[in-house]
Amino acid sequence: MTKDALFSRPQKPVPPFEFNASVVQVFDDMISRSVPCYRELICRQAQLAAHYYRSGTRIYDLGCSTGNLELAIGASMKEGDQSFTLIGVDNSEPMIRVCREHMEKLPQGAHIDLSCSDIREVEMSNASVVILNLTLQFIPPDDRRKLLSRIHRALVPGGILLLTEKTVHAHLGLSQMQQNFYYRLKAENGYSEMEISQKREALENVLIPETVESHLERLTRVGFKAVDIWLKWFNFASFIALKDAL
Ligand SMILES: C[S@@+](CC[C@H](N)C(=O)[O-])C[C@H]1O[C@@H](n2cnc3c(N)ncnc32)[C@H](O)[C@@H]1O
Ligand SMILES: O=C(O)C(=O)C[C@]1(C(=O)O)C=C[C@@H](O)C=C1
Repeated sequence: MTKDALFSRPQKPVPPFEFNASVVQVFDDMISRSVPCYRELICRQAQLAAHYYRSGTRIYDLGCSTGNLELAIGASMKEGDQSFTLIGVDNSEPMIRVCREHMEKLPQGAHIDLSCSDIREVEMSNASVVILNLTLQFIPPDDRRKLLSRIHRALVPGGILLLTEKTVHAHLGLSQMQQNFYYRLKAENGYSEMEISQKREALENVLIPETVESHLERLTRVGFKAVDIWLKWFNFASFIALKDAL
């Protein structure tokens, strides 16, 4: 795994963050050192996907990156000896290229289709599981509701959306505390003050977090009948939303 040092040298100006070939090359190190509980997120969301998957339906992983969830879902399904159909979507061509390489490791019976497309345009239907793991935050806020409505429509009754996002708190003091603890985590994971500061600048207006309340309100508004926060760490939250709670 190539170590992420993309922001270790001064950049004037710091260019807007994008999932280009340089990021893809260090992505697995970057995300495991930058997202709290990342391995737990991958492991449990894969187990949740296996739990809610219905034979003859599809799983969509929107913003699949290098395929960490695909591999974990493959392993979770293997326990249940289920063959399954999963569609991984990402609009970064270098990401999809690496993801395709990683799919070689999947157990037999896994039917994985990868699509290099914008998740706002991809056709979805007959889904029992849709996953947005740290992806919606990169979609322009004005486009989020329409995307979530399409996801809700594509789900079969009893289907689920798994949504994980970086968040902000409505109370300024709490938001600043959460951010301070987040940057403490990054420092504990070996990032320098310069790397933390330059990454923050690069992500400005690229990663647009919302409050937990905004996510809950929008999930209900687009039709999800039952929503739970199954994991929360300061300024990161993971939701499970049920269509037609059974
Ligand atoms: C933080 S990464 C997601 C992490 C990944 N889900 C995982 O579990 O490791 C965000 C991903 O979303 C992709 N992405 C961002 N905007 C997108 C869009 N409009 N359409 C498709 N993919 C998008 C990026 O290329 C990137 O791979
Ligand atoms: O907010 C930050 O500083 C981050 O690094 C977060 C984040 C993310 O949540 O997606 C941003 C980009 C990378 O994908 C890895 C982590």
